[in-house]
Amino acid sequence: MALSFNPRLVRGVSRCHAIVTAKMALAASCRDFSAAEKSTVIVNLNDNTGVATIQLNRPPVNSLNLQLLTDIKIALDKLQMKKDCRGMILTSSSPGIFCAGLDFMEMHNPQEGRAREFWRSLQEVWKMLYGSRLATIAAINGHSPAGGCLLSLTCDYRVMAQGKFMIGLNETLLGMVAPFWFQDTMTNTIGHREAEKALQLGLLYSGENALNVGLIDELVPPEKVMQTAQVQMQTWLKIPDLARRLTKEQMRGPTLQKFVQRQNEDVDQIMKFIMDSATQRSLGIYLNTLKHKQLTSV
Ligand SMILES: CCCCCCCC/C=C\C/C=C/C(=O)SCCNC(=O)CCNC(=O)[C@H](O)C(C)(C)COP(=O)(O)OP(=O)(O)OC[C@H]1O[C@@H](n2cnc3c(N)ncnc32)[C@H](O)[C@@H]1OP(=O)(O)O
Repeated sequence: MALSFNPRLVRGVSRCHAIVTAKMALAASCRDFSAAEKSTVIVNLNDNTGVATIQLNRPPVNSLNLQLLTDIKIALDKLQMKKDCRGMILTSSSPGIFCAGLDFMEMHNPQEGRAREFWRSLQEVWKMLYGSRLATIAAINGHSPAGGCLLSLTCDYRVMAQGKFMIGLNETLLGMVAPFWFQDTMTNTIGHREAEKALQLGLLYSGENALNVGLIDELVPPEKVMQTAQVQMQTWLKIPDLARRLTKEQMRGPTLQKFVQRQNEDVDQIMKFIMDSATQRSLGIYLNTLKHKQLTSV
């Protein structure tokens, strides 16, 4: 079968797979918790406030490859083990792009072993973030399609930058079906009716429309995104941790339990889907539309 390759994407492979060296500029009261010297995330913990920041740091678009997922998981593990860490703000080191979703290079003609590992890592990161004991806020400082939107939806609160940025689960536009746990996370946030439309049509929302449907909680000028997230975090941290955490567990528990029961089945289904030639054909077509910039928001 002839596959349609996007030359710009193919050119981007070496860059996408290159390990990005994080540059750490630490304030006096902040400690570096990055996963390793060469990491695709920058992690700081402020000892005074107990609030950590995880910055996705995989230019140009923070697409989620195996390494980025692994680094997020290691960072979260470390932070959650720190008793004095109570909150986490998830953002991007590249203003204009929060996260472009799953890395196409992990999906396009993958090796099955690597693809399984990749999908299990994504599942693990989702499970950790969705069930995190920390108060979590997404500071969405740019585009946030598909897997990027999913990451932000795992947080307790979302602040997004004003501008021409898009957010949503656009999987159907790629000829893909958002897995049930993507769908559940979306439905839990915006309700069943809106999620039905959003998911079937693969809607990418403008900031204003995302605010209207409740996909985000605040829309602010780009330079105010972090500050707004930090102020909002104080509200969440005024609540006694145990009460807030148990409430979160009760609210999210059923979704997490359903996920755990079907986690292995989900991997098998995804593998069947991604190794199928029709899927790869649709993906190739989508990669070409990406090249010609045909994505638009509602
Ligand atoms: C292996 C197991 C996995 C199987 C999965 C099975 C299916 C499961 C079903 C659904 C889950 C899927 C979830 C997803 O997240 S799929 C990814 C969806 N993402 C998108 O549709 C976003 C695509 N990107 C864009 O729309 C734009 O790039 C942008 C709006 C984010 C940013 O625009 P702009 O600033 O103009 O930048 P460019 O478009 O010029 O991009 C720069 C550079 O980056 C490359 N790139 C963009 N997105 C990705 C990506 N997701 N993965 C890899 N590379 C990406 C782009 O091609 C450019 O490269 P360059 O030309 O070489 O510079």
